[in-house]
Amino acid sequence: MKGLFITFEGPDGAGKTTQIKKLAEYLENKGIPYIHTREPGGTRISDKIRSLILDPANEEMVNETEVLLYAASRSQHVKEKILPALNEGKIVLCDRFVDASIAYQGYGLGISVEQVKEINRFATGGLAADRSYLIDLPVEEGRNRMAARYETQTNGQGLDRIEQKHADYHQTVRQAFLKLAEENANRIQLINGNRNAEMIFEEIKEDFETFYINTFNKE
Ligand SMILES: Nc1ncnc2c1ncn2[C@@H]1O[C@H](COP(=O)(O)OP(=O)(O)OP(=O)(O)O)[C@@H](O)[C@H]1O
Ligand SMILES: Cc1cn([C@H]2C[C@H](O)[C@@H](COP(=O)(O)O)O2)c(=O)[nH]c1=O
Repeated sequence: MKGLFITFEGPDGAGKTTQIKKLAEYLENKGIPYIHTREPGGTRISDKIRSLILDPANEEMVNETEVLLYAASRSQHVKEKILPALNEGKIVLCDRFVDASIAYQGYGLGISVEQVKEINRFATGGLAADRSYLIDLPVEEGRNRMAARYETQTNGQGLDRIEQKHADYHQTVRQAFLKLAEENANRIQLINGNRNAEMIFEEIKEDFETFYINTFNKE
C-alpha cells in the first residue's frame, strides 16, 4: 500500500469536517493526490446504511444491530473506496473510522470493546489508520455548535438518532475517545477543539507535514 490513511475523530460537533476540509484544501494546493470521505457512508451502499442507522424513526434499533450496521457500512467503504485509493498512492482523509465504533458502540453502549474490535477486524481486513486527529471538545460546546448549525445550515432538519442520545451517553463517548488517545499515543494526536478553527488547523498542518515527510522521506 503506497498511500496514507488519515482519520479524524471526536465527539459530535467537535469540528472534524471543518478541519478535514482545510487539510483537503492544503493538499489540493500542494498538488498531493487525495480523497476526502466519511463514515458511515462514502459509497452508494454505505450511504444507504448510514440513512438506516441515523434515522430517528428507527428508535427500536438494538445495540447489536447498530454495531453491525456501522461495520457493514465500513466493509463496503474499505473495499470499494479506501483500499483502491491507498493502492493508487493517494492520501485518504476519512471523517471517522473504527475508533468511533469503539467509543460510541463499545464504551457508549456497553458492548465488549474486544468484540467491537473483532467485528471491525473482519469488516476492514485489519486496515488501520496511519495517523488520527482526535478533536476534543466539551459535550455541551459541541451540542451548542450543532444547534447553531441546524438553525442556519440544514433547513431546520433536526438531530440524528445518535445525536439525540442523552448528554450522559455523549460524555461517556468523549471520555472513551480520550482513553483511546492515551492508549494509542503513537497514532492519535489529541487536539484541543475549543479554539478558533485557524489555530486548530495550524497544529494539524504542522503535525501532518512532519508525519508526511517522515513517512515518505520527502522535503
Ligand atoms: N473551531 C471552531 N469554533 C467554533 N465553531 C466551529 C469550529 N469548528 C467548527 N465550528 C462550527 O461548528 C459546527 C460543527 O462543525 P463541524 O461540522 O466541522 O463538526 P463535526 O465534528 O464534523 O460535526 P459532526 O460530528 O456532526 O459530523 C459547524 O457549524 C461549524 O461551522
Ligand atoms: C463511524 C461511526 C459514527 N458513529 C456516529 C457518530 C455520529 O453521531 C454519527 C454520524 O457521524 P457524523 O460524524 O455526524 O457524520 O454516527 C458511531 O456511533 N459509530 C461509528 O462507527
